[in-house]
Amino acid sequence: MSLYCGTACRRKIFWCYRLLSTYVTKTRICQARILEWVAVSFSRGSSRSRDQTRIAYIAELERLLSKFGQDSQILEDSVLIGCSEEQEAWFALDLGLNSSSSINASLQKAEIETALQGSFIKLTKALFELNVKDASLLSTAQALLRWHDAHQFCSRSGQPTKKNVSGSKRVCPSNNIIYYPQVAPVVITLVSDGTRCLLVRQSSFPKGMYSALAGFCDIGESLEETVRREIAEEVGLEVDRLHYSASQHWPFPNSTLMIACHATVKPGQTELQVNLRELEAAAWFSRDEVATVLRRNNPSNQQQSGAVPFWLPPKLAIAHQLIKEWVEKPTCSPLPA
Ligand SMILES: NC(=O)c1ccc[n+]([C@@H]2O[C@H](COP(=O)([O-])OP(=O)(O)OC[C@H]3O[C@@H](n4cnc5c(N)ncnc54)[C@H](O)[C@@H]3O)[C@@H](O)[C@H]2O)c1
Ligand SMILES: [Mg+2]
Repeated sequence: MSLYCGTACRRKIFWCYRLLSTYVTKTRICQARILEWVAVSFSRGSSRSRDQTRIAYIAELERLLSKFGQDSQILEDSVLIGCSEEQEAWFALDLGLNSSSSINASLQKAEIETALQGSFIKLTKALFELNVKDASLLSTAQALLRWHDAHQFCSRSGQPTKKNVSGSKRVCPSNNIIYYPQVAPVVITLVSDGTRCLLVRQSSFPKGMYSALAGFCDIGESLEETVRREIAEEVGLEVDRLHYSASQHWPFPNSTLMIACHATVKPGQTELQVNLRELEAAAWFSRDEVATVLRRNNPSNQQQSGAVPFWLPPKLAIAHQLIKEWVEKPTCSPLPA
């Protein structure tokens, strides 16, 4: 295949099920709740423990595709998402299993699941069950494949655009305009008044989950300005001090770069004016309350015990890291905003 000629890099390709669906397969060897993921390239002599969630790496994708009557030409749609420690490039491919109009419409999900002895699960679920490295690969795959899917045509000429080999850009052959994948910056801020932190709920969140306050950067804004505006807009507070914590790529709703910060408001200026068009609820929580929830942050446990009225985003989410940081290092020295 000319696309990959001479690169010897297409050793591991993992299959990505289209868009909002699934990227990971679950083996039937395991009980319903135990998560063991098909990892074809690791299956022999793998030292990985069996209770880990894994991406399905398919070493022999071409053979599998031909078994399902597919032309290996579809491999040209794959995109480069990373590299192993052994310098093998990893590509992701959208199998388009849900799309009747797709060129891959003849690929049957059930047949593939049987061949892989697993089942596809939702990406939103998979992301929180994978290890950090695999979750990051999936997140990249989801965002990049989705971007390619949405940028099939040139917005100037209306002509079809063409993906380059790695998938790092698309070009319009009629006018040579180059399109690069986009990332939208989002600030996520944990606001504190010195002793309590502010947690909020959007109606779209899973039931009972509270998180830090987030918002997209507007054109022309600095991060600091976005933090101040979002906090003022959503809960009516004025930021006194602000400092950066960390960042994370996040594939929902599209490709965002989450920039996490801690902000403090002046004691005595903590009255909330919750913007109910953006938030369902917002409230101050003590360090003890938050620490308790962090310790047993599993919604089903909480429902059973009935002891804890809310839960927090899972470990992989940067919101979780931000909240944990606040609980553990309450006195880290903030910089003026
Ligand atoms: N990883 C995490 O821990 C974590 C936690 C909370 C939120 N988030 C993410 O942060 C994102 C932003 O938070 P929010 O919803 O409160 O933002 P927000 O407060 O800016 O409100 C969202 C609204 O902003 C508008 N908007 C402006 N620019 C946009 C763009 N580029 N893309 C989409 N919508 C845009 C839309 O009308 C949208 O409905 C969410 O999509 C969510 O996925 C991640
Ligand atoms: Mg918001």
